[in-house]
Amino acid sequence: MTAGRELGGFPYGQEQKKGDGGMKLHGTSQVNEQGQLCIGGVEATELVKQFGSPLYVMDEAAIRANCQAYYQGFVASGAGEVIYASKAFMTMAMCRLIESEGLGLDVVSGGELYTAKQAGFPMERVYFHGNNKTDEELALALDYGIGCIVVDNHFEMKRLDKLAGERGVKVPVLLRITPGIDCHTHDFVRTGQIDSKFGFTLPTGQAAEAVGAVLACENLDFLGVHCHIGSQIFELASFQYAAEVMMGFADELRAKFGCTIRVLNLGGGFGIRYTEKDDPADVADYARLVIEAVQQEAQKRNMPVPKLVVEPGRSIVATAGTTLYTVGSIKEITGVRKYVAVDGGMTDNPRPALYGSKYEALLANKANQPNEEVVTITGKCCESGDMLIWDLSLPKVESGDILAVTCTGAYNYAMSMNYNRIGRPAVVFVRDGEGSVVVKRETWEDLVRNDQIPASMLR
Ligand SMILES: Cc1ncc(COP(=O)(O)O)c(C=O)c1O
Ligand SMILES: N[C@@H](CCCC[NH3+])C(=O)O
Repeated sequence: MTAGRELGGFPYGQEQKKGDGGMKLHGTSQVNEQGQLCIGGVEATELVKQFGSPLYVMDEAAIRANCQAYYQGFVASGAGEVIYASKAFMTMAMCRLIESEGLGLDVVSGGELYTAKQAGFPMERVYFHGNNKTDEELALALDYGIGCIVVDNHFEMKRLDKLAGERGVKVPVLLRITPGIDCHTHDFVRTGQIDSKFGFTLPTGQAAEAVGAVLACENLDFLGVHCHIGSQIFELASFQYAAEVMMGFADELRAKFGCTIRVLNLGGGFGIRYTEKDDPADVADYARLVIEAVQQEAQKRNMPVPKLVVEPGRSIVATAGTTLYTVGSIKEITGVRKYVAVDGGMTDNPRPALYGSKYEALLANKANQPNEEVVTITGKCCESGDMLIWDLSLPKVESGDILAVTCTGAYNYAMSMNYNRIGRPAVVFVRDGEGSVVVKRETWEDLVRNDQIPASMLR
C-alpha cells in the first residue's frame, strides 16, 4: 500500500483516455454502473442530498490505508515513530482515527493541542511545534503532560525552562534545526533553507550553540534534534541528504558536548499526486531509504542509532479528500473562456489562490460521459482571484451538476476561512456505504455568534 494509493485508471473523458496518465481516483472512489462517482460506497450525489453542498468528503479507509503504510514502513520495524502533522486536517474524529492506527500527533498551536486533548488523545504521544508559542500554550502543554516540545528559539527555551521549573517537571525537548537544505518545491512551502523563520540555523553555528544552551537548562531533557526540509517533496534523495546532514550534526554535538541524541525527527513533506504531473514514490521506499541512511551514518560514525521520527501530514490525508460542489451560474465569453461557478471556492480551498496549486475534478453525476468542453471553475467570492481550476475538460456542464474536486483532504478544511461571511462546509467521513458528519456545516447563525454590538450603538 502506498500513500496516494490509486485504484487504477478510470474511464473519464476522452482526453484522459489517451494514456497520458489521465484522471485517476484514489482510495475507495470509483464510478458505478450508473456513471455516478461513489466514495466509501456512497454516491456523491446522495452525499450532497444528505449533507448539503459544498461538502468535504473524507474517505476513511483511504486515510487508514495511508496511516498503515507509514506504520509498516517506520514503526513495525522498530525504527521509530510516526506522528501525524495535524495541521493538514485536524478534527476530534481525526484524532481518534490517528490514535487507533497507532500514530502520534504533531500540533502547532494551543488550539490543535486542545482539540487533541478534547478527543482524548494520549498526551504522551503529542509533539508540540511552533516558532512563537505563547506562555499560555506552553503552560497548557506542560499541564497536559505533553510527550515532547520542539523548541524553536532561545526566547521559547528560557520561558519553557522557567515554566517547567515552576511545575517541578523536567520536560522532554527536541531542538528545531534549520539544516540549510534546498529542495524543489514551491517557495512558500519550503521551510528548511537558511533564510527561514523556523529553528536554529545549522551552517552558521547557531544550532550547536543552542544545544549548549539547552543542555544547561535544568528543567529541559534534551532528547535530540528535528528538521523539516519542506512540503510536497518528490525527490527521496532530499530526505536522505537531510538524514546525513543531521547525523553529521549529531556527531559534532558528541565531540563538542559529549552528548548523544536519542531522537532524530526528520519532519514531514512527502509529496502526493494532485495531478498527472505529480509522480510520488512509495511510502515503503521512503521509509527504507531514510532508515538505511540513518543506520549507515550511525555505523560510519560509531554512534548509537537514534529513534527516527517522521511527521507526515499531506500524505496521510490529501488523496482521501474530495470536495463536492454544486454548479451554479455559467458565463461564456465567446472565443475567450467559459466560467463555471460553484457554491464554494477560495474560502474552502485557498491553495490555488495562495500557491497556484493544481487540482483535478470530474462531474460526479456524469462520471462516465465523455469530455465535451473546456471550462474554468470559479468560486463565489467577490474576488477575481477566486479560481479553483483553469481549463478543465469536462462533459457538457449544466447548472445543478455536482463537481467533485479530488485530493482536497490536506490543507483545505484546515485553511478554510469565512471571507465574504461564507460558512465552512460540513466534513463527512464515509465508510462502508455510510457517511458520518465529523464537523457540522457553519450556519449564518454561527457566523454572527461572536459578534458584539457596543452598548453605545444599541441606544
Ligand atoms: C514541522 C513540520 N512538520 C510536518 C509538516 C507536515 O508536512 P507535510 O504535510 O508536507 O507532510 C510540516 C508542514 O510542512 C511542518 O512544518
Ligand atoms: N499549507 C501548505 C503546507 C504548509 C506546510 C506547513 N509547514 C499547503 O497547503 O501546501
